[in-house]
Amino acid sequence: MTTGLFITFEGIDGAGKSSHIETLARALRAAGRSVTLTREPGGTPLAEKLRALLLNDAMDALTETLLAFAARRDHLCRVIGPALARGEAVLCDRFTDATFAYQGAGRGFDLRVLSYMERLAQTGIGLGPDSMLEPDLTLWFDVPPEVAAERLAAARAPDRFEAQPVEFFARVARGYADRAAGAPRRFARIDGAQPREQVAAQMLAAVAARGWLPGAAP
Ligand SMILES: Nc1ncnc2c1ncn2[C@@H]1O[C@H](COP(=O)(O)OP(=O)(O)O)[C@@H](O)[C@H]1O
Ligand SMILES: Cc1cn([C@H]2C[C@H](O)[C@@H](COP(=O)(O)OP(=O)(O)O)O2)c(=O)[nH]c1=O
Repeated sequence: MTTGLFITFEGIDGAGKSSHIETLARALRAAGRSVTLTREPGGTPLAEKLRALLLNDAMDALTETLLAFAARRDHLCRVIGPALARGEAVLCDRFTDATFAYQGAGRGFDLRVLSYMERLAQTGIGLGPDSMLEPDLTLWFDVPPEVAAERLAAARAPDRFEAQPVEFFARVARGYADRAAGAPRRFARIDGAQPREQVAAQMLAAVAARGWLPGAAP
């Protein structure tokens, strides 16, 4: 039985996820929680190797999907599941919603197959043989693709996904919106186009609203 808290950070590249994950980690630690900060693809030695392949090597959408789920399974078995069982808060920069958004909506991979693979990869991780582990909360940093592209152009050299045209990110953004509509209780939409301080405040308020942080409720 898991007793921890599993919070994922999602959004298109340049939405501001990585800029805010540390802020939430600090707030949760200040509230007395142990925190594991991690990311996908990655988070274990094996999954980090798969990440390097996924981000740099050309491949078809099925191969991308298989690598993403292989990395996820290792990460769940070795890091996320054990940390949740210890009662920690696990903050993960991207998770399965990214596979639905990038491989599904972005690259057109079959969403029903993704749902099957999601169940396969996330079952048997601390919750009993038939229960699928899902995030307790997904913080969705929603920004228009044009804003994200401008930020990235100013910030860093693009990887294979970040080099995609703005139309790709428009599809990915719609993919996130569809996932959010399908799981409205799990998702909290953060308006990532606001100035940083307001983005941080909205994020902390979403966590506080669930009773996991004191004093920051809206
Ligand atoms: N609210 C914001 N307003 C303006 N720029 C931002 C904001 N949040 C992040 N940035 C900048 O945008 C770029 C992408 O942010 P990052 O956190 O790396 O996004 P992600 O992890 O979602 O790809 C970085 O240069 C970061 O400093
Ligand atoms: C988790 C995941 C990420 N990705 C992509 C989205 C991102 O473009 C990339 C890596 O994500 P990210 O960690 O956000 O990159 P960065 O460190 O450059 O901010 O991998 C997928 O295509 N499928 C997935 O399942």
